[in-house]
Amino acid sequence: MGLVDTMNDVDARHLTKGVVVSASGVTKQFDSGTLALAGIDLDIAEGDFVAVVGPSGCGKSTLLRMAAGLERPTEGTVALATESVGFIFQEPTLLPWRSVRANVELCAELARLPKAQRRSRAQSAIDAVGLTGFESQLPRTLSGGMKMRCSLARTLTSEPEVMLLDEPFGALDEMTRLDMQTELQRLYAQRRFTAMFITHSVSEAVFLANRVIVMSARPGRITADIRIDFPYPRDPDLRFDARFTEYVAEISETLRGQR
Ligand SMILES: Nc1ncnc2c1ncn2[C@@H]1O[C@H](COP(=O)(O)OP(=O)(O)OP(=O)(O)O)[C@@H](O)[C@H]1O
Repeated sequence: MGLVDTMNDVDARHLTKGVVVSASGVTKQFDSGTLALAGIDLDIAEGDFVAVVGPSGCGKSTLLRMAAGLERPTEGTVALATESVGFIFQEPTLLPWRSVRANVELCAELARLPKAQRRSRAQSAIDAVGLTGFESQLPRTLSGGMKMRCSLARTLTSEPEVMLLDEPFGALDEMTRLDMQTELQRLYAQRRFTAMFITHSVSEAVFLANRVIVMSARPGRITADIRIDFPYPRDPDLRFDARFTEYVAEISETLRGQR
């Protein structure tokens, strides 16, 4: 976390009011020579749910990792207006010897919250993700979807203002994935954190986000920025709505032109 703080707190003062994540003139070239990103300008406003889609290898994860402070841009700046950031990656990364409750309490424990507060925050996060009744179980006894719920609950206990999510549902089967999308947008509707969500799935992006960013093939540039005009909370049946299908078609069409 220290790295995130030192990298971002200097730049944060220059952020436009209401902007929580800001990438400005960002280029990333790795030491290997790979030019991953070129000329990225992206402002994410407070409370926005932004999904980023693009061809494989176009630099989506790199952009998110820069927002997380895990990579530095070669040129330009990436700034966050807050230190209250939660991360969710594709792997749930639970500690196998800890129960669901003990895993969920981990962030609060590291933040040295008093035990009673830890308990109550963990329980409310466990309830929020639908894991009530599974508190004492070990990760190996959970399904893939339940493990991801547990990981989500662990992040929610720190009540982050910004959530950075890198393909969190990519390893789940289709039905579980749809359930998790419904769950995540319900949590978003309740808590209104700011989200940056990387995905390969256009329909997942449209279902979750109020703004979808489309990137070109490497070096990644932003080629489209589309508002998704559906209120939250969103009903799972929204996926059968004609306008939903139109958004998916429009974005898929834009993506096809990028390869
Ligand atoms: N640490 C690194 N060192 C060298 N090259 C890297 C490094 N990390 C990523 N890359 C390269 O940068 C490019 C962008 O990678 P990145 O993982 O950001 O893409 P992505 O759009 O998230 O891909 P995918 O959709 O397949 O997950 C790729 O060509 C990748 O090989």
